[in-house]
Amino acid sequence: MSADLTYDVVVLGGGPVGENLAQYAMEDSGLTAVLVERELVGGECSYYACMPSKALLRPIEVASTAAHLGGVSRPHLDVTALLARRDEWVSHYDDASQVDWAEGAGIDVVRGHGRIAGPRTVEVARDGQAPLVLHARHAVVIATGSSPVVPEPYAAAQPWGSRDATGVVEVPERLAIVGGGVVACEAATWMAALGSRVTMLVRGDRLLGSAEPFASDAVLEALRGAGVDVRLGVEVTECRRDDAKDTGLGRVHGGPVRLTISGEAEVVVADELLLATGRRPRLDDVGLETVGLDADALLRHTSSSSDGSRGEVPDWLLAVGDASGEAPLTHWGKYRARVLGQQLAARATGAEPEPEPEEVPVPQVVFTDPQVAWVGLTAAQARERYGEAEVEVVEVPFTGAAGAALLRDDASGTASLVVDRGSRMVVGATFVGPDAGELLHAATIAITGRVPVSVLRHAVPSYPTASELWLRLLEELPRDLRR
Ligand SMILES: Cc1cc2nc3c(=O)[nH]c(=O)nc-3n(C[C@H](O)[C@H](O)[C@H](O)COP(=O)(O)OP(=O)(O)OC[C@H]3O[C@@H](n4cnc5c(N)ncnc54)[C@H](O)[C@@H]3O)c2cc1C
Ligand SMILES: NC(=O)c1ccc[n+]([C@@H]2O[C@H](COP(=O)([O-])OP(=O)(O)OC[C@H]3O[C@@H](n4cnc5c(N)ncnc54)[C@H](O)[C@@H]3O)[C@@H](O)[C@H]2O)c1
Repeated sequence: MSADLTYDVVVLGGGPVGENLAQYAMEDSGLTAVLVERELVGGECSYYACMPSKALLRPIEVASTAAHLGGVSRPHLDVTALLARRDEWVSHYDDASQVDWAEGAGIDVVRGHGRIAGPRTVEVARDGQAPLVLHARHAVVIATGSSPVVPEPYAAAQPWGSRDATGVVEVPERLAIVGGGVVACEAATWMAALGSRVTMLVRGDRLLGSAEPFASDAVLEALRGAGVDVRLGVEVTECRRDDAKDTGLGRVHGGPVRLTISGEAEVVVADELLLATGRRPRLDDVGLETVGLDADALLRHTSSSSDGSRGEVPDWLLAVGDASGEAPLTHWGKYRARVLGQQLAARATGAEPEPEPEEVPVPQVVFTDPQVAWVGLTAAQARERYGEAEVEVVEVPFTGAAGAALLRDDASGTASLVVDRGSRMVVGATFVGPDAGELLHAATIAITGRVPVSVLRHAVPSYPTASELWLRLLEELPRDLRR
């Protein structure tokens, strides 16, 4: 027999985005919310993605920095201790503390796979228990994250996905990576440092296709410098593996993998294959069909669709985070969850929703060595939007400020700003270099706050910090724009 419960808000998926949505919907509103989670509360980010990858990358970056700092000798990576650090950061795949947080915030947690079962209704399939039916007075929110894309011809080879790479237990001697995006570049960095001989097979003609080309070049040079064999413009036509089997998270999944490359006689042979070929919203088993929808219809009308129209999507149904098809980044999903949670609470209580800026830029940091950080428009995107003559692009070497050059003896990289002449405002920024990610938020504030260049000139960076790069960049702008 199934049980029934009623809440104001039912959230499918207890990742960082679902958690934030529930929290903001409840804050000061008196609304009730429940999180339905089929794996671990905290989601992909906490256990299989952001946290373990950055727990691995940080010591690697520190060791690499120390190896290039006069006065520090013989930095050494201890692989066993590094993997133990990762295990600590993923709480040994135990979500007790996240459940405590949710319950402390007044959010109920239900474990099981949730599916929409009709208007404002969710059915939760639970292990060894009768299904639970949840009714939503105000909203059902889909925050189910995303799934990795597994293209043919790889499926039968049981390749590693990003979960295996972040959860690595057995370090394969030879690792092939297919893909040239963020997961591929970050994983190549830590797997090479752990001791794998890494070959990257990249379909495109550069790494990190959404970044400025100079950032792609810097990461390519750094990976090659670290011994990674990066092959650009290659197409894998066949993938074969004997004895492919699921041996568990982060363990080698069978015998050697043989990859045939179009136009090349040599076959790439590796002990493991990591597929890093993108992710798609996880919408295939959430019961959209029970309310006359499919994934395409929902994605056409995500929370930030430009015209704000909801099409055939009913007003009680929302998608947020990776599941919404917006930028698949934790900070972006959490931002949208804060906005939507607050709007939902306002709608339910008759309060005025907080105003939202018309356009909010999406920041991204790639934790390679050097780091790559960007926000807003690239130079090419800005020229397309404003016209060639209306866009001013300035670049300075990362070592152009003493504080940046001091970070490590081999510091290199580039900082750039993209400025719209019409509004005299920064519309994009990219930083490539050591700790570049920490320079990004100033640019995010400048763009979001619509601070004119003439005002930015009066924001004084301390000496000697890497932030003085801002001074160098602004000095590079034509005089008429600075006044
Ligand atoms: C290797 C890797 C590294 C990354 N590093 C970063 C980074 O450094 N910074 C960054 O900003 N982003 C990073 N990302 C992206 C980031 O992980 C995602 O953007 C983020 O996890 C999205 O959060 P979410 O809550 O939308 O989804 P998720 O974190 O995927 O959470 C969704 C939850 O929903 C649950 N669920 C799914 N379907 C159902 C269902 N039907 N019923 C019940 N529960 C369900 C899942 O079990 C999961 O717990 C990384 C991604 C990868 C793959
Ligand atoms: N530091 C971070 O913020 C961080 C870290 C990791 C992941 N992420 C997020 O996770 C998302 C997923 O990362 P990702 O690297 O898997 O995706 P991605 O979209 O960044 O890169 C996918 C790569 O796979 C290639 N590709 C796609 N299909 C292919 C095919 N059939 N054959 C060969 N190559 C193919 C693409 O050309 C591209 O190089 C990203 O959008 C990113 O925002 C963020």
